Amino acid sequence: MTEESYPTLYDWAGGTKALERLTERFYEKVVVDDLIGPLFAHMDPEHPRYVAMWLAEVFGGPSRYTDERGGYPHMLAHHLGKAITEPQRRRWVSLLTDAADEAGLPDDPEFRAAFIGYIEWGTRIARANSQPGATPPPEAPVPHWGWGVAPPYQG
Ligand code: HEM
Repeated sequence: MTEESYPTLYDWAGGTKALERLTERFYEKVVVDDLIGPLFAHMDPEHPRYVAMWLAEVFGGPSRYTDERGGYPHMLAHHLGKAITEPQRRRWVSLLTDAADEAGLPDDPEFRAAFIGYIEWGTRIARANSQPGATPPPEAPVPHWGWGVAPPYQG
């Protein structure tokens, strides 16, 4: 089987409904967190839904973040100047992992490896782009994440 014939990570995750469950649970945790809560003090109430749209697009679902929300440049703009620290990045990853469990995202090794691979990559880029004086590319495609070296097990 080739990568193209596997289900997308988006479908495997359970689609938009599952990703919205994930981000709702995640930001409930984020806003009361001592380390990263303050960064989100003025968060748009729709923020969880927007991040779910972004994740959907990255994981092979509909391109709604690009079509309706301004794509990569818009997402980048939200991180510029935030000076995210490594402990804050790590907390973001940790709370998202807890939220994935609580929202009932698939917990098979292959899905979670691909999911966390993107999250590790994306958060490191967000941290780098958020530093004072950072000059990230102003335009870039939304990444499309796949299964990598461990394809889905469909026994
Ligand atoms: C894979 C990693 C990440 C993804 C996919 C992501 C995604 C996004 C997206 C799509 C937005 C814009 C939402 C909109 O359209 O309004 C956003 C905003 C934001 N992100 Fe991230 N982000 C990531 C990592 C992080 C990290 C590590 C932090 C800090 C610890 C962070 C802090 C923020 C903040 C503070 C905003 C603005 C929220 C507001 O005031 O509305 N992000 N993020």
